[in-house]
Amino acid sequence: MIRTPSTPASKIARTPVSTPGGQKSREEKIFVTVRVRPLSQKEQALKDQVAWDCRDEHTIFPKSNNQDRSCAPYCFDRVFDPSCVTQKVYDEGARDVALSALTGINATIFAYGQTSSGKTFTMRGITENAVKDIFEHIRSTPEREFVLKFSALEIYNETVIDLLNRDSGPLRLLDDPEKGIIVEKQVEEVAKDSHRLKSLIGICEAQRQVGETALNDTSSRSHQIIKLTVESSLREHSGAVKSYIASLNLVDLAGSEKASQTNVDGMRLKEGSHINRSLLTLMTVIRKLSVGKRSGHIHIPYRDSKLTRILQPSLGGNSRTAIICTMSPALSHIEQSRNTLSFATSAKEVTNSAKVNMVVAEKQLVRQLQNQVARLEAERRSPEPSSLCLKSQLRKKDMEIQQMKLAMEELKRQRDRAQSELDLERKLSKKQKGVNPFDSSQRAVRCLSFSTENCPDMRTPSSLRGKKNKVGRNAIMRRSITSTDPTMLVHEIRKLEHRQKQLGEEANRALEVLHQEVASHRFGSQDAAQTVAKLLAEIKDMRVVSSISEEMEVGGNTNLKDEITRLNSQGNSIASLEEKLENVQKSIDKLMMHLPTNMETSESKNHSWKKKMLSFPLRNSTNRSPIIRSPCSPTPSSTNVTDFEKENKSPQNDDFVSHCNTLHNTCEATPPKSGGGNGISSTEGTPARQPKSVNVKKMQEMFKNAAEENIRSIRTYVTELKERVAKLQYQKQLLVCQVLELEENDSSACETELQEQSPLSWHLLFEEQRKQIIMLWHLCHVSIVHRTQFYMLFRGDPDDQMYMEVELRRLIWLEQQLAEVGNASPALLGDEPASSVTSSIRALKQEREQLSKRVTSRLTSQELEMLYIKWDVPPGGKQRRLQLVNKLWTDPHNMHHIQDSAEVVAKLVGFCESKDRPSKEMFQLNFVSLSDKKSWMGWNLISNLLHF
Ligand SMILES: Nc1ncnc2c1ncn2[C@@H]1O[C@H](COP(=O)(O)OP(=O)(O)OP(=O)(O)O)[C@@H](O)[C@H]1O
Repeated sequence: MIRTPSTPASKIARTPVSTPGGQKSREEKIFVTVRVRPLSQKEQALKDQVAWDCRDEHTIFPKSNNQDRSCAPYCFDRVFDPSCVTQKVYDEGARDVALSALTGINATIFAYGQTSSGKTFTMRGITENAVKDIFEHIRSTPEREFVLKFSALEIYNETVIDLLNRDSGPLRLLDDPEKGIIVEKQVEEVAKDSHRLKSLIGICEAQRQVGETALNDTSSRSHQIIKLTVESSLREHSGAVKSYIASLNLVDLAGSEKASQTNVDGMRLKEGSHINRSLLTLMTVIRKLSVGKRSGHIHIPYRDSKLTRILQPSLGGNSRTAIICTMSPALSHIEQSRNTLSFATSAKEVTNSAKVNMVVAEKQLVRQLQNQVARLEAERRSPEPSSLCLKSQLRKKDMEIQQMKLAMEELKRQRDRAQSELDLERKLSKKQKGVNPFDSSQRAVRCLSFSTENCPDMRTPSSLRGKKNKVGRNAIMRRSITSTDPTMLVHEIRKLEHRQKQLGEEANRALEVLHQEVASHRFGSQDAAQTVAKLLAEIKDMRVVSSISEEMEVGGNTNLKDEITRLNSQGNSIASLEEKLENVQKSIDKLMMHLPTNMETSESKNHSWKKKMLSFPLRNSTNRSPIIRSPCSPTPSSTNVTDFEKENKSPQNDDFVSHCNTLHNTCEATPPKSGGGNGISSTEGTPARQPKSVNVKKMQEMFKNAAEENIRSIRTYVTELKERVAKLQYQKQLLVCQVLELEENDSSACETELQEQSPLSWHLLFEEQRKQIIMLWHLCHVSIVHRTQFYMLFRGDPDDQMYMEVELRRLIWLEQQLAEVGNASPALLGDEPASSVTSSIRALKQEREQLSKRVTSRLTSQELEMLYIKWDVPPGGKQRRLQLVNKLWTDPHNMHHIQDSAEVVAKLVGFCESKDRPSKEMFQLNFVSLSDKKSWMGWNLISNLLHF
């Protein structure tokens, strides 16, 4: 095949153009680069020759020793010869495109090439560099707020699999009229920092299908698509739309392969044929797109493979795209390399039209209002007999529009207020972060050593309590005395109090809503009325308690004793608040029992239902939290929010409300006769009665459902509040313990007692603590990577005492929690990780599965065979790797077993050789913000501990 030289990069047009009637879009060609890797060891050993010459930065051509084939050069945007490092490939071939996502422009970077040509090698480096640049940009752009979301999938044998949630099975692709192709039920995680993002990428890499072929020991058997979604908005923004949202897709394709070269059969052969088929579709799509411009409208077969369906926006759509074509320089692969270059040549001709994607929440609202006005205008003009009624409806709608505008204003105000609160919070945490993390004073605040007498939840187990290991304790005290700064402690207390205040505010807002809910029931039966009265009294009572805790003034001094007294008294307030919440919940339960008897059909009740349907904002949990949690004055905003909500409710409710409106208007126009049956306007004729009574029944049913749902919402919210109060309580106890200990140490005159202990006694204590820790790890199903890391790091050094103590206490606490929570209902636990025995076991199982995938890449086949023999994994059995990993860390009584298990896990995870071997400091006990949805006590995620 003869290839014609292609247009050099400099001549490719990249001019922004304007899309008629829409946002500005930018038409540009796909940026195509070629990377030639060095000859591999295998190729060198086989004395393979270099068949390609990279003449300059844009041109590559076959060397003349290829008889009977064309030696015409190929030109691309950039050609990277074997000496180029990945950083250069990123800087010159991908960086510009990758960073577009930060300014609201979708971007895709993918690697294409034959198997073992270096796609994974290249994409790994590209991803790493892109992540680094993205976070650097976020850091240097403080005026914008960024949210980064991560998701990843692989297409294996034409099946789409979520790499963050393999258990969910094959995922479906859906066509969304607004968003285009979406992957149904794909998990998306928010990545707060680069560390988290890297660990997520690591998880996906471990999950991906990899297999061995003759050309590549770790050949990717699937196409992998990592998606980073970047949302950003101006912090001080209060007017027009200025939020961006865009995705960066990082695609590592599986490599095209010839069965004859890869020597595969069975499963690998099947994989190979799927890979080749989807790559063929990709080539066809690219080829057709490249000639599409010239030949007018032609069909592009995006739908012929999952890969091209998912990548559709990146191929000729709303995205900036860079393709890095990788190739081997070897003569033995020259045909495959020519195919790659042919693909690259076609790709160069494909034009995309990327545009800035803005978030249009407010725009949509305006459009909705416009539509509504247009609809009403149309209704007004239509020849309806009851034009009077329509006019009044129109007036009403006008009022609603006004109210919506007010609601919008209120929402803006709330957002600004929330923003400034957030800024304050950030400033505070920045101040804290400013302190060197390894500075001893800060470390001491974080590494707690408690006085157990004052911490009921953190008592030492009886076996330890008896000995009350004075030696270890003294050592810990010594550390606290020398390094703890009281002002830091008081600062921690202040932070907790701030959160408690927020909690009080939330409780108040929930109660306001509850109050409205109760008020709407005032026409109910006798029983219900009594319950309601009781409920109202309780609410009132509770509000007093909430406001007491809110009013507690935070003093400016740092007298720790005063702090303790104050904290203790506040603890009582929280307990009281909790008790009241309990009572309210009971009353709600009772009220719910009365509900069916409330369903009578008097006109006043119709009115009450309608009022209820319109006034209560907690219709479902999605709407509930933002409204309850927003810091607004409850009464006026609840009306506004309600009106706003009406625009967004389900069609079923729509019908109902508009029906109610009609009824209500009619009622207003003509007062009902006393005792008038169904309570509907007396102007209506008799024949109309039948359908109306049917409607009333329907309304009763709908009311009943809505009321039950509302009450359920409140109940869930009250339960959540209780949980949060409990957490806050616990955090305070920790602080009180620390403060007490500090006080105790301050007053202690026996410094001499804290002098050196004998090495022998420490050694005995260490051994004993270690055994306890190992047993508790086992009982609490703690991550085996965590166990290994801890076990390997803390080997009995005198400095380890503090860590041993903290680990032991954490585990004792965790064991108690698990015993208490057990397998409590998911409703109580929410979706927090590792908060029940079941979820801990599940997490551990997943971790073992992940580790088993690393067995072949981390161990040589000889090592592996030895391990199979040592760990009694029968030959020829199924899933031998998993069998092996499942045997590790299973016998807490046998210290040889523990040592051997730790060695194997360390090897699989790469602790031994990693230069980033974890430091002991990572085992600190941290305070976790209440706003953080994760369980504060949760172990580090396995992925955080893996070193990729
Ligand atoms: N530019 C490079 N410099 C040095 N080594 C490289 C380079 N590119 C690839 N390699 C090495 O070549 C081998 C194959 O690379 P890699 O696994 O990335 O290929 P691939 O194209 O992803 O293969 P497959 O399609 O089979 O997954 C690896 O051992 C990798 O380290």
